[in-house]
This record gives sequence, structure tokens and C-alpha cells, in this order.
Amino acid sequence: MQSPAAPAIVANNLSFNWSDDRPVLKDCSLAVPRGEFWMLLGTNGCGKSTLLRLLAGLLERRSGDVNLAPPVGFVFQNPDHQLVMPTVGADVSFGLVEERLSYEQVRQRVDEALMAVNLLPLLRRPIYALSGGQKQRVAIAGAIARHCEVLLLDEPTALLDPDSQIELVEQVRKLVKSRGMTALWVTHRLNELDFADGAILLDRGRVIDQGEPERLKQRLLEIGNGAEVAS
Ligand SMILES: Nc1ncnc2c1ncn2[C@@H]1O[C@H](COP(=O)(O)OP(=O)(O)OP(=O)(O)O)[C@@H](O)[C@H]1O
Repeated sequence: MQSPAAPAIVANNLSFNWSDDRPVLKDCSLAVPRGEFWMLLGTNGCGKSTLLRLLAGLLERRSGDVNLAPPVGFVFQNPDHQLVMPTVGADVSFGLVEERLSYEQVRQRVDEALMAVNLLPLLRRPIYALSGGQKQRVAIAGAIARHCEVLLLDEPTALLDPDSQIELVEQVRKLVKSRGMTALWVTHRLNELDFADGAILLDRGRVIDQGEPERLKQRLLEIGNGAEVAS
């Protein structure tokens, strides 16, 4: 059995090219401790989404190793690319199909997951009638219903207004702490870093630092252009 301090997300020497002449990720290694909420930072186009997709297995890696505690949940920047069923309850239960659970077990998992993201009263609500923040919480509930150990979130607040943005980051932090999950959250918004236990800084495809969020915030400001990384 792994100790509680063992990392739940590990990557060693990951490299990736979209085309032969343009390396996107260069020898990236990182580790996120179990039960912690970490952020993946970097300026536009430095490779954050590509790295997250490699970690999730959504892209095939060509070199290096990845090791994540299963099951793994993924939350996309645009929830409309992820939510496929007509109502909240149907969407959360859809992710459980492969587990062949009984009707009662599915109901229990869906209720528990929606309660965790404060959406149980919206169980029967059509997806089209939700706000952007509510849609993101449905996507997160899908991962909770599947009892995911690891949650990977690709700029989940990119399309949200500032209030919903802070609400979502607070809620994910609470979920990580209360459920013992491990989360890696991609962002370039400095204010979100205040909620993180740790961070990983990517610069032009290389992991140049990882650890204390405040130090990485300063480094991001140094390497980034102020306008882009401002919240
Ligand atoms: N499907 C793709 N095909 C070809 N090139 C791609 C593809 N997706 C991303 N890229 C390129 O890979 C590089 C890294 O992109 P990526 O989306 O991973 O960066 P990012 O740090 O997440 O950027 P942003 O903050 O703007 O979302 C960029 O140069 C981008 O143009």
C-alpha cells in the first residue's frame, strides 16, 4: 500500500511534439502529493493543456512515463464539450454505465455527488438551463460519482464571470480536502493560486519550477507578460 504522502500524479521525462519540427513539451517531470490541490501555470501556448491531456491519457505519449492513481476525472474548459445528456441527473449517471451498478447504487452515487457540489436540488434540471459555473459543477459531480481519486481540470474557470470563478476554485479546494482527492488545475490567473497547496510552472514546454504557490506566482510574473497573467 502507498503511504498517504506518496504522489497521486507523477510524470517523468515527458516530451511531446505536435509536428516533427516543433517540440511542445520537453522532458517534463512533476509530482503532485496525494490529497493536495495543485495548479499548473504558464503563459499562453506554453503547453499546459497538452501536458494535462498527456497525464489523462487523452493524448498518446511518445516518451516518458505517467502514473496517476485511478480512476481519473477530467474537466474541460468548455463544459458544453463534456456534458452529453439532457438533464443533470442523467449526465452524472451516464459516467457510471461501465460499472454495471444497480439502480439503487446509481441513485445513491448521483445524489452523493450532486450533494457534494451543492446541486442536488437541480437533479432534474435540463443542462441547457444551467449557468456556466453550474455546468462545471455537473462535470465535477460526474467525477465524484465515479469515485475518482484524481481530478484534472483544464482552465475550468476560463468562461466564468469573476464571482463564479472564485466560487468554483473554493469549492474544488473544499472537495479535495473533504474527500481526500488530488487535483491538478490549469490556470494562468494569479488570484486562483491563493487556493492552491502547490504549483508547477511551465515555460515554453519545460517544467522550470514546482512547489510553493507564492514563489511560483512571482516567477510567473517575471516570465509572463503582466497583462496576460493578470486575473
Ligand atoms: N491539436 C493541435 N494541433 C497542433 N498544435 C497544437 C494543437 N493543440 C495545441 N497545439 C500547439 O501546442 C502548443 C501548446 O498548446 P497548449 O494548448 O498545450 O498550450 P496552453 O499552455 O494550454 O495554452 P493556453 O493557455 O492558451 O490554453 C501551442 O503552440 C499550440 O498552438
